[in-house]
Amino acid sequence: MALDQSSRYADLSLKEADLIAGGQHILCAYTMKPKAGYGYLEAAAHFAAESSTGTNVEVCTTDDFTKGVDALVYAIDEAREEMRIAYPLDLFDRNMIDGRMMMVSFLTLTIGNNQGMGDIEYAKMIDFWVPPRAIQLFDGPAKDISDLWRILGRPVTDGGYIAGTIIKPKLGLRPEPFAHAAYQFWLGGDFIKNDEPQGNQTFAPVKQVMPLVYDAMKRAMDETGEAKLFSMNITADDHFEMCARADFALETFGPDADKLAFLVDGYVGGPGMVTTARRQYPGQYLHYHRAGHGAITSPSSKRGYTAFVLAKMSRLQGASGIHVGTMGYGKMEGEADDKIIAYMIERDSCQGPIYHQDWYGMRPTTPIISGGMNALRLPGFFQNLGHGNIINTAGGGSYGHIDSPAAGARSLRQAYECWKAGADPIAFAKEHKEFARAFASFPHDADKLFPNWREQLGSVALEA
Ligand SMILES: O=C(COP(=O)(O)O)[C@H](O)[C@H](O)COP(=O)(O)O
Ligand SMILES: [Mg+2]
Repeated sequence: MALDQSSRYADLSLKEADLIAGGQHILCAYTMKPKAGYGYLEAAAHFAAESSTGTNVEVCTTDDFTKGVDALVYAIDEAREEMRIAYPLDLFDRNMIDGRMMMVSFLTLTIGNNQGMGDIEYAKMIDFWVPPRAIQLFDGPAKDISDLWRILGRPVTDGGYIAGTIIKPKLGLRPEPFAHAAYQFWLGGDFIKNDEPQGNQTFAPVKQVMPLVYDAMKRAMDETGEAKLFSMNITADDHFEMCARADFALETFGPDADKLAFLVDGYVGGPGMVTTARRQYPGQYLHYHRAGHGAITSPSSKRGYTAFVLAKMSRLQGASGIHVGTMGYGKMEGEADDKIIAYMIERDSCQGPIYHQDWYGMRPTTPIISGGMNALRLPGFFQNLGHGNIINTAGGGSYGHIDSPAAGARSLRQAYECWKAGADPIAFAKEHKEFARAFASFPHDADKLFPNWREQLGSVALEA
């Protein structure tokens, strides 16, 4: 039996509203289940101890000051397997160089050792709240979607849908075919990203690919009269390597370097990589790709934290945009309710699953919608979200269009226009060829979403 620390690390008389009004704590809500034989409050208190000032036994070196920075369990609901902990702000590590807060310290405390404790069956963070002072001390985004809208020549508020893609195949294109794939999409769309595993492979070195991509961008801009955007993957273990890639690309894009975003695999690369990119390149849009996050965020995982928590952290860290899934409309795990993830990162004040967060003017993080999307799935997606101020990257949905990647890109834009006009997709398709041809390109989706499309659209969809 472990030492019962609930008299020190729990205070169920504390009121959440008072903790929030006080502004001296970060609050975290978890689903938590103790191992068999351990009392709920006892296990929760040990969890709070291990996540702040304590350990499994009392130590003689503890003094009164120490006790002042204890994390405290302030609410438990054993039936729902839920507990809430208040962490004093002073617990969190601060930069030597500028006094700012850092995400690694937040994670080390709130989702650190407590993930492997012998008396905890599982624990997963489902929400957290940061006080105004912490909002002031995190970097937040330097650039946001309004900067992209401005480059695209659109209004800087409600500038609308950014039609994007991911170069496909995911890997295995040499420099010329890669740049050609980019050029083809840009003839109809706005935004292209490297797929997250693409970097400096021997068959497609950055120093050969990027000049060709910039050349493709210039040609597409000349041909369409529109600005184009490219999100380059700069992820690397070594931050100097990451910066070498970024610096090379900035130099390559020269006068159009504002049209270059930097993509980092923020989950596998970690907070250090995100913050290095944020601080080294405040002039660039920072694209947070979250590959690997499903290992802990999946609803089937009882540990770690949720996709909501990941996205909320990314705004504090300064991601300009982060993938938030497709809310059940694409190929990755997700459901309609996930729209709360998008709302939390784009609004200035928002109710999360547990806490209401105010952002005090911190720039928004764009929800990036990606994974199995195509023109047919978009109208329903927009309907559920309620707006179209997002970046969408559709790889298969663009390069899988039977006419061309440019037609795929146009079909995406048309899907947005269809939803915006409140039009019936079948009626709209009759007037919009690329959208109509999406039905023939993705017949499985078409059969599922619009069962009578063959009869209703006929040759408009079926003939090139
Ligand atoms: O390459 C793709 C999607 O390709 P495609 O458009 O061909 O399906 C992205 O990496 C996934 O969207 C990641 O998932 P998430 O966006 O949920 O993090
Ligand atoms: Mg990808």
